[in-house]
Amino acid sequence: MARIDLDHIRHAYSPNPKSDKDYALKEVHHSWEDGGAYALLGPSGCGKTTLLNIISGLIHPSHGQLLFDGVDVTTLSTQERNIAQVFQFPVIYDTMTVYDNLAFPLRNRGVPEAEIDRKVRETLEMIDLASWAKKKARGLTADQKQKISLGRGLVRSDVNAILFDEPLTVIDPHMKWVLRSQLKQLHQRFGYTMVYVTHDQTEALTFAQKVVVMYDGEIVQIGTPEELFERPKHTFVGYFIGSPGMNVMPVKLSGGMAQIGSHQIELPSPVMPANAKIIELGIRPEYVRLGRAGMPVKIAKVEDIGRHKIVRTRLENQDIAIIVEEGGDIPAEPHIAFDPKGINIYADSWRVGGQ
Ligand SMILES: Nc1ncnc2c1ncn2[C@@H]1O[C@H](COP(=O)(O)OP(=O)(O)OP(=O)(O)O)[C@@H](O)[C@H]1O
Repeated sequence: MARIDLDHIRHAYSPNPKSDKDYALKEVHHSWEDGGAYALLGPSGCGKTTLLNIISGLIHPSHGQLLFDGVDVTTLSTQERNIAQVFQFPVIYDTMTVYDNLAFPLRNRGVPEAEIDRKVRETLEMIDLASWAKKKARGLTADQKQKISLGRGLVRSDVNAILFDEPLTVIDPHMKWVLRSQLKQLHQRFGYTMVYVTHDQTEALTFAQKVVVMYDGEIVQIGTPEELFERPKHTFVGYFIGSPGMNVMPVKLSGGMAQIGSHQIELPSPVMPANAKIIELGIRPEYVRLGRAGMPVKIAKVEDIGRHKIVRTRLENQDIAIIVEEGGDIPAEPHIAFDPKGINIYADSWRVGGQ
C-alpha cells in the first residue's frame, strides 16, 4: 500500500480555464498516509469523483502532480498505477462463477493457484458468499453482484490503494451496515490505503479514520469525525455534518463579546478577525441549553425522534435548533444559553481563533 501525495492538483474539464469557477477541482494539496482510510464526502457536483478519477488515472489533472510513495504517477495509466477500484454498479463477469470472478485479477497477475485459492476463500468468507462459490454470477441479485465487485477490490494484497466510488448504493440498508463494518475491520486488519467516495455522512463517519469534506471543488476540511463535529473549519462542514447541522448566525464582535440581535454572549476566547465581510457564530444544537435562564426564545416546533427531541426555536429573527435529551424539560417560558465549549467564530465562512 502507498502514501498518496496530491501536489497542487487542479482540474478543469474545459480546455481554456480562465478563473477559479472554470475548475471542477480547485487546488488540492495534501498528503494521505500509507494505510489510511479516507472518505471523500460532499454534495453532488462538489468534485469527489473528479478527485477519485485523478487518483485512479481515469483523468489526468490539468495542473499538479500525483505521487504514490514519492513516485510521480501523474501520467501513468490506471493499470500501471496498480490500484483496485470498486464502482457504484457491479463490474463482474456474468458467465464466470463467483469463485472465478474473484480469482480472475489474481490469475491475470500470475499468482500461484494455491495462493489464489487461499485468498479467494478468505474473501468469499468476508463478503459472505462462500456457499455461492460455484454458482454462475449471472443468477445473483444486484447486491450479491456488488459484493463480488467489493471482493474483487479486496482480493489483491499487492495494490497501492483501493478506491471505492459510492460502492453501497445498490445494497439494501441492512447489508450496507454489515459491509461497512466489514470494510472497517478489514482496514484495521490489513492496513489497506482506502479512499471511499460518498455523499452520505453516516457512511463516511462510520467507515473512515479521516473524512475529507469537499464543497464547490475544494477540500474544506480533513479531520476525524470528532474534529468535524467539534471544530468545523468551514460553516459548510457545520451544516453538512450533524443532524440537524450547526446553527450559524451573524454576530458583531467587540471586547471578547458577540452580539446576537439585542443579546451579548461572552466568547470563550476573544477573537477579532481583520477585514472580514461576514462574521458568524456557529454552535451545534447539542451545545445549546434550553432552560429558564439566558436568552428568551419562542418555540416553533418540537420533533420527537426517539432518544432525543429536536426543538426548533426563534431567538428574535434567528432560527436556533436545540437537541434536548430524553426526559429533558421544555419550560413554559423557554430561554437558551450557549455552552462556551461549543462556540465557534467564522470570518467569511472560515473558522478563526482558538484550538
Ligand atoms: N466529463 C465532464 N465534463 C464536464 N464537466 C464535468 C464532467 N464530469 C464532471 N463534470 C463537472 O465537474 C464538477 C464536479 O463533478 P464530480 O462528478 O466530480 O462531482 P461529485 O462530487 O462526484 O458529484 P456526484 O456525487 O453527483 O457524482 C461538476 O460541476 C460536474 O458537472
